[in-house]
Amino acid sequence: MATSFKWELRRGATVTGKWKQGRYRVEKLLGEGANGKVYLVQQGRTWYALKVGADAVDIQSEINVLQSIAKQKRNGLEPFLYDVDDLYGPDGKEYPFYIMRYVRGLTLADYFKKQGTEWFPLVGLNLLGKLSHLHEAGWVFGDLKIENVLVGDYGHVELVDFGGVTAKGKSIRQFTEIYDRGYWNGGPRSADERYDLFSFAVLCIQLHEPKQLHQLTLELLPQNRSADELQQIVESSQALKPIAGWIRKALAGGFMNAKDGYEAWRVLMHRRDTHRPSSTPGWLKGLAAASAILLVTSVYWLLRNML
Ligand SMILES: Nc1ncnc2c1ncn2[C@@H]1O[C@H](COP(=O)(O)OP(=O)(O)OP(=O)(O)O)[C@@H](O)[C@H]1O
Repeated sequence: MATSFKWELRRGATVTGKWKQGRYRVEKLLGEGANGKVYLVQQGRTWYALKVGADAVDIQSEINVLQSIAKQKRNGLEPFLYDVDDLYGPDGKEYPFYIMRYVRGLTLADYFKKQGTEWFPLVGLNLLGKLSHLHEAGWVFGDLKIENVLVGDYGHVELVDFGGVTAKGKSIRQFTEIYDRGYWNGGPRSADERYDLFSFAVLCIQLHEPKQLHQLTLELLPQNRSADELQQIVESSQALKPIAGWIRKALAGGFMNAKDGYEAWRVLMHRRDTHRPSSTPGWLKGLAAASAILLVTSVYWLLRNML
């Protein structure tokens, strides 16, 4: 997806905020989307991510969400937003930018390519945990998709791109068609927790059966799109078999929120761990290890947050 400005910030260039004079040294481009470009930058010895956008309204609404989240103390969400300002682009025009925590990690698809899909149960669980913090704080993520989930060491998960985050009860602000409940005639395009769980279910399908999902979007007329069509892919997939019931429930809006989905996923992990079938799909092989890693990761993050 292309951003509406063509220029790049060069490696080694210094960005100086127009109003607050914050100075950041550009290291490299991290990613690009419809709303802007994200760069890895350095201030002193700390790395940050800088997002610069062409559209002040889009960037400002992301900043508003991040600021509201930051004000809600003790919501389990780590601080994310550090600075907000304008910069002068190489074309001499002003562009809004903000500085956020740099998330060291790979997108979901790259992570599984590198580390193997046996990490899928743990990463899925951690992602549901992240969504659950957001839901408890009164927000729905909205634009959940593979590109917006970064995975770090030990399957630690971070959500990036808060452009779709919407207060519960409002209309979803930004979404991507194949993950959208409305696109599949599965319910309204409004911000309730079930919306994110629907997208999570599609994300599972997209990770394991991307070709089939793409084919479905080409074949079906808009009025024929349905959760049942998605479920058929799941039923015919060996890799998705162990979570077919979970996905069915998520697509049908059967989980109250991500916490509910998290608990069901955890039980599923445990059950699969103790009653593993003989023809084990690839990602199930890591379940025993995943349970142990989950424990180690929890202790690690607990200690990290305490220090
Ligand atoms: N805090 C961060 N740390 C590390 N990488 C990041 C961070 N934020 C974004 N990225 C990278 O930059 C990419 C683009 O960022 P982002 O999704 O925010 O842009 P966007 O213009 O809103 O995209 P979209 O078109 O999906 O809405 C992400 O997919 C991710 O790879």
